[in-house]
Amino acid sequence: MKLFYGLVIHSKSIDDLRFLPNTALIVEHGKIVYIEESADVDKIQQQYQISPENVVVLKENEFLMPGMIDTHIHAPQYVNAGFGLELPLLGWLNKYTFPTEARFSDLNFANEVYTRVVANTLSNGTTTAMYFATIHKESALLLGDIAHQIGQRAFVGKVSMDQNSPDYYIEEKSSAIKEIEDFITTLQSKNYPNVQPVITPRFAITCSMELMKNLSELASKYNVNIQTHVSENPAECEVAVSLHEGCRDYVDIYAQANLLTAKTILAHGIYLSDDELEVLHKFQTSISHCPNSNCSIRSGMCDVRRLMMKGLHVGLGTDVSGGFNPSILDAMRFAITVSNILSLSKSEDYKPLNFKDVFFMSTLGGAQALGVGDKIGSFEIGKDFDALVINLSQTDGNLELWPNESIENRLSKWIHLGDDRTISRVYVHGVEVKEGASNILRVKRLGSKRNEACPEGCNCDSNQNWKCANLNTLGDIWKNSTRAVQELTLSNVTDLNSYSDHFGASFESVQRLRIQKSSISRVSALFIDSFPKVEKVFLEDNQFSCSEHILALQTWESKIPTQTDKLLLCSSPDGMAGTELFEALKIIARVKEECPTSCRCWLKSMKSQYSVPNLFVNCSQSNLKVIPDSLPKSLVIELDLSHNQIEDASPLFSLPFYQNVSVLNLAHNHIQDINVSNDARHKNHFRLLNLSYNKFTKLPENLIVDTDTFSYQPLIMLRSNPWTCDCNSVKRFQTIEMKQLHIIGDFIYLTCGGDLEGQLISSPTSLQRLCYVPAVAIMTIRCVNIFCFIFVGLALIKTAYDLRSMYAVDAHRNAGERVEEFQKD
Ligand SMILES: O=c1[nH]c(=O)c2nc[nH]c2[nH]1
Repeated sequence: MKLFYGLVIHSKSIDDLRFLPNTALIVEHGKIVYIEESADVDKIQQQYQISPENVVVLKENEFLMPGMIDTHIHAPQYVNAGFGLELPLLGWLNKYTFPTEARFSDLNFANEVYTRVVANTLSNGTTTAMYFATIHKESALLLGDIAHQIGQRAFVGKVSMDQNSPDYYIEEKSSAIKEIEDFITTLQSKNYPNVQPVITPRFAITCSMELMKNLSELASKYNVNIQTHVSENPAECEVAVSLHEGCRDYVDIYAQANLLTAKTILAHGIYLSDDELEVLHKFQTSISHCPNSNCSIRSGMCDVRRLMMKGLHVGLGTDVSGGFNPSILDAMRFAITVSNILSLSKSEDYKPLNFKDVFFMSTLGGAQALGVGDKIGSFEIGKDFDALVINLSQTDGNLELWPNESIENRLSKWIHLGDDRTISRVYVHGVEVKEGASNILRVKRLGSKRNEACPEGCNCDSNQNWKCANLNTLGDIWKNSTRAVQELTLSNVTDLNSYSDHFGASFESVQRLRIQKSSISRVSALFIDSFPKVEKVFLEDNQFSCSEHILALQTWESKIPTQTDKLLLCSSPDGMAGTELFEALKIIARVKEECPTSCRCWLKSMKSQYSVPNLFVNCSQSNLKVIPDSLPKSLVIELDLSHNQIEDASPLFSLPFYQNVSVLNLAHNHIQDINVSNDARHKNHFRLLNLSYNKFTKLPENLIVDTDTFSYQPLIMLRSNPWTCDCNSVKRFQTIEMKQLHIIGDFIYLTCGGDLEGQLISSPTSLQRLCYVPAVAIMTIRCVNIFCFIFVGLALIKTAYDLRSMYAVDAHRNAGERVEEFQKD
């Protein structure tokens, strides 16, 4: 509850302006619940138990008045306010207005402009604005969001226009209706208490009859207001009527389109005939009078008195940027001036508008014109509290007070000389929305208030789609989120762990999450848990590392679209690159389950040489005393059991799991022997078996067999075992080395144990020393070798000599024959 006390000024009707001194007014939940003139404030405060911080006692030169209502303003044209006024309406639209409005497809631009226009008009006392946006649905919705966030009451119109507009700024006939219906339903679904959608055919020149008829149907379907332009400029009137065959006049066009309702407001209406006024009166359609615009682009002067006399509701509009000033105070002054000028050519009993009339028009008159006269515009119990505190003693402007001035004169002074600096407080629906008297300060504050909701680095549209790039933290999103963000797009993320400061925070509203143009390699369970209600997740174009760390992603499997062109692929490890992520995840999950305790398992590639995935199982340095009795199934396995205390490795050849092991490292264990039955030996498919650094003294039976009979002969490493070196065993090693070249990969490093410790088994002298060979036999072999060498040498020399002789005889004979021929000649 809030209690206001002091001078209250408001209109009950056009000719009933009330000045209520010492009035107490109580507001609860945004509505006026109590109002009493000449009240005892202390008593009321006590009676209603209102705490002192909720009591606003107005100072001597302050008064409370209803918030002002701008019944016609083009939010996007705020950019153009104050220039381009040399052309009349139709030329002005083409040269300045359409090109500017076309820019509002850019939401960043729209965000900037709309934030300023809402903040600035609010600062100027416009608590309610009837906005034209542009044809762009998204930015029109954004205008609604901004008005809601900053706190202005707003009617927001997405403009509809499907003909006689430039190519770059026109709607497709086919989609124009769908777009506006989407706009209405989306804005209504946001349930903003003070922001409403409005049907907004631009004007009869740019709208086909079919479009206008469809729009009127939507207006009644969704029970929304309608706004458009009428009879603003003579050339415009002529073109409009000529375009719509069978229509008597401008108003008849809208009548035939069923656009005239009690919730319709038409801007301008300068050239309306009496017949047209009759029709408007019949439909209770209102007029927005925009005198600044009418003067600035020289459209004409509207006789507001006449319209009022015909029973029409007339509100005031700034019509930015045909009108150059966004302040309703300015519209009030222009209205008085235009009316004064018109009165010059009227009879003496013509009553031009005075400050009281325009005060009414800017408050209750505007509310009535918008069809909300029962809700706002004056201070009545049950109405929403939209109000301004006016401070006449602020000394910065042209308004000066003198002693003993009447309240009436002071109000007149304010209307003629006041500006936003005199508007010290602004309330909409009971909420104070203006902070401080300085316009610039306030715009900055309100602007930043609104921008806070969209964190730096993000782009937020009206559908609560937030696109954020290069964020270091999710903190800003969390802090600023209106808890309404629907779609969150994060780009250029290198590591999701950098967001860990907000893991655990719950982004409950996010329904669609995109992480794109990023290089994330994993997504942790904590990050996933932060989006409990997400329905769709898009993660393509990242660099997933397909290892156990990525298993958490399985939670999102059903939420990730499965189009083939958008499949998620693994980027690493090398062997996994290009593999479909979820296919890999299934196997990684199974492997995790089946991995032996005290070992770590990871997929090396999805295809081994046997076309099944290749798994690395690392059980090294795990204090194992026996080999694991189970391994992941249906995979080709590389198993590292090195650096353990295994003594018995025989189960290797009896347990079925080891048949899939292709590489087995048993180095640095305590194994003395392995029992390999011939049969089992054939079943195992080792490619590499490392038995080095163990306690072998003799080569296990059946470990190495003849290659002729067995095709899977593993490469075996046997160094650093205490091999018993006797003639037979060394001979066996040397025979294996001769017959099955390099089957023992480290043959040249094999050394003997025992007495001959350190002796190389590969050296021929060891064989010589261990196996006795008689000296005669050695001598004989040497002699035979020498003899053979000499014999072959002599044979070669003889052959060479014979060949040479043969060539010499031939040469001699040929020379003799040539001498004989010569002599004959
Ligand atoms: O003052 C006006 N401003 C506009 O943007 C417009 N469009 C049609 N008619 C119009 N009149």
